[in-house]
Amino acid sequence: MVLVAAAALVDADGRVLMAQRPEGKSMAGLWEFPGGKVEAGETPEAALIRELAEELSIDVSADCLAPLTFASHGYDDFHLLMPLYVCRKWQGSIAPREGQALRWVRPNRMRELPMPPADLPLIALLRDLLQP
Ligand SMILES: Nc1nc2c([nH]c(=O)n2[C@H]2C[C@H](O)[C@@H](COP(=O)(O)OP(=O)(O)OP(=O)(O)O)O2)c(=O)[nH]1
Repeated sequence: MVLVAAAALVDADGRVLMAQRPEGKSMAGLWEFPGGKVEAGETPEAALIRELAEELSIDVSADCLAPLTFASHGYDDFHLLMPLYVCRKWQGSIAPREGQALRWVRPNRMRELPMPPADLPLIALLRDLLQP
């Protein structure tokens, strides 16, 4: 079981930040929610705050992470459990630190992007939240 914490960063227009997995990683080229694996002894929130700083150069406070839903998906070699938090407030400007491409996407356009299979059930929930 692999625990990954991920964030839907939402801008003032209700768009969500998606990041493209770089070459050389598993599932390269697919568009995912920023985040990463929770390390031993870490809370999901602390892991997410650390990953958002490492990947995007922003500071997020735990108060600004609202739990929305989770993904649970069986890949061939591991089972992914991934809580997804919504975050509308951060400090600093978003800058990709790991060479990943970034895009702001409306939930109703997310199906046009190739995403990891675990993420597909999350799209409808984001649409319900952001596009009433
Ligand atoms: N951050 C993130 N990871 C996701 C999403 N959907 C999904 O299946 N994953 C998977 C991809 C990876 O196997 C794992 C996250 O691992 P990671 O980003 O911390 O580390 P990594 O790319 O080096 O992982 P890996 O290549 O070693 O599998 O979760 C998502 O929306 N966001």
